[in-house]
Amino acid sequence: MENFLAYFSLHVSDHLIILFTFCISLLLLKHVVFIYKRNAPPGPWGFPIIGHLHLLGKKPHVTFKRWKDTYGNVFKIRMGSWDTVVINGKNAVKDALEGSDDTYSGRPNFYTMKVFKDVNSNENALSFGEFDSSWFVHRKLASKALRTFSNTRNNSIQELVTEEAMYMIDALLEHNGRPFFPDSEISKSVGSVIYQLCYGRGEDVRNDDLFKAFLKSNDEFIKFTGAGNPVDVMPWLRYIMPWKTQKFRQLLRKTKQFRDINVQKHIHDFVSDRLRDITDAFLAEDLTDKDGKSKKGNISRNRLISTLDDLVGAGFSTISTTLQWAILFLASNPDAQNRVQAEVDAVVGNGRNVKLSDRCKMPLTEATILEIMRLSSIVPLALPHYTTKDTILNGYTIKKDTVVFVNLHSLAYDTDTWKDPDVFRPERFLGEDGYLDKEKTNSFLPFGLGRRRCLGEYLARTELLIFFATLIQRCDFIRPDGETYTMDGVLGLTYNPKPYKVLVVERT
Ligand code: HEM
Repeated sequence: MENFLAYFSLHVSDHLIILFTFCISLLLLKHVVFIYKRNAPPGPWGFPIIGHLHLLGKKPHVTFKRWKDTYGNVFKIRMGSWDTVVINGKNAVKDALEGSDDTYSGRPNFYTMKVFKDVNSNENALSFGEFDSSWFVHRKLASKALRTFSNTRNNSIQELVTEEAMYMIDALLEHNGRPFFPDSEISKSVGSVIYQLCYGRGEDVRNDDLFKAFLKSNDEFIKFTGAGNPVDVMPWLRYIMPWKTQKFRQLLRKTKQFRDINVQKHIHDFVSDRLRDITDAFLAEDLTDKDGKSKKGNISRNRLISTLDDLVGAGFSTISTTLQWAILFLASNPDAQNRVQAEVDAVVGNGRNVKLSDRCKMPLTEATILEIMRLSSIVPLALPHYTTKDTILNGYTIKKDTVVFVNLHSLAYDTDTWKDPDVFRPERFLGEDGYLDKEKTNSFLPFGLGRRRCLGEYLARTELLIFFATLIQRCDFIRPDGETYTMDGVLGLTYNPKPYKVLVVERT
């Protein structure tokens, strides 16, 4: 009897194992057939609920570049609750973003965007807002206002950036040969440029309480938002970590209050034929018809005014971070620093300020800025895109409503294009004739591509040229004895260098 029972229990467990294996195989098969049917891109195995979040690490762009070697340029993952596709490499990125049908022009409706909308009287934001017909009007008006105040026709942008570069240099030299991390000196000048473009030129902006509050709230925002809010990818977390959204809401309200004070001042002394800044340009837009109905594609004044936050948010930390990297690369590469200084000395000398018209005579200076942008790759995954319809990319079907990460870092570090992508070598951007090699400059896309490409590219290139060339015209950047540098950064809102110390010495 005992033997029989032993035999039977073995028999039962065998059956259970067989049944279990059968069920798992069925599930796997179903999964494989499902993927096959959908012709979805390949991708690594993930967990339920969190998907692949636990595998991304602190630098998802680097992880994605590694996964590209296994799964190809287009692969799929799951970011918590969101189906996601990652696109790597120049060809796949261009195929996706250069198309004229706006398949990839959406932005995911992440939870923090809902909070943003809530705080802004239910209005859509420019950078993260929904993609619809009114978005086109929004982008067009924002672009027009930015262009009006950052074009070079009346030289005012050149003067403004030069003035701020001089302030920056004075502040850097105040350290009197003691090593320091130059982040706050850079932030103050870069912040002052975008602040004055948005809210008006002032004799004494730096001592203005509103400007000081602006710098502080910006700093707080950048520190809090860091590399993102987990609630965006797992919205149910807001019930478990309510403070994550509460704090975000508080910061947005503070930014809005501060913006409202500035806008009210503008409304008070607005003169339509004397526009002083971007706020005035927005106020001047005639958005309603005589019945009070919205005339231009459902754009309200509130919505247009909220663009000020987009411009400040996007135009501040990007330029500051690039200049922090620039100083780090110059101090790490004294020979390259000498070469680019020699070019600026030859073209500009030290008797006058750098002008935008010098650009075409300073190819090595441009190449050095490009090399800094390539290596620092400060917005490595662009902003998240979102598919507006089903589509096919690299032979795979990508469904509507998929989050899309465009891995710009994979272009900047592509070994086929650059051979030695980790090496700092500005001359790689120059052709045999000594001028910029167009093919090389188009081989990485620091400002993105297509409909959602950076709105501030022109302003960014202008600021970077004048800040950078003025800095090297007036100063030497030296690595202090015993200081070791790492080119490894930290991903926050942008990809930032780790704090480092540098000696800044006035050139004689
Ligand atoms: C070195 C400087 C900068 C870099 C590397 C940079 C890069 C980028 C990138 C990669 C995107 C996302 C593109 C995409 O989603 O495909 C973006 C978007 C954007 N940038 Fe910039 N940016 C810089 C400076 C600026 C400046 C100075 C401004 C304006 C003052 C600005 C305004 C914007 C706006 C408004 C968007 C959102 C565009 C949209 O969604 O339609 N950026 N930028």
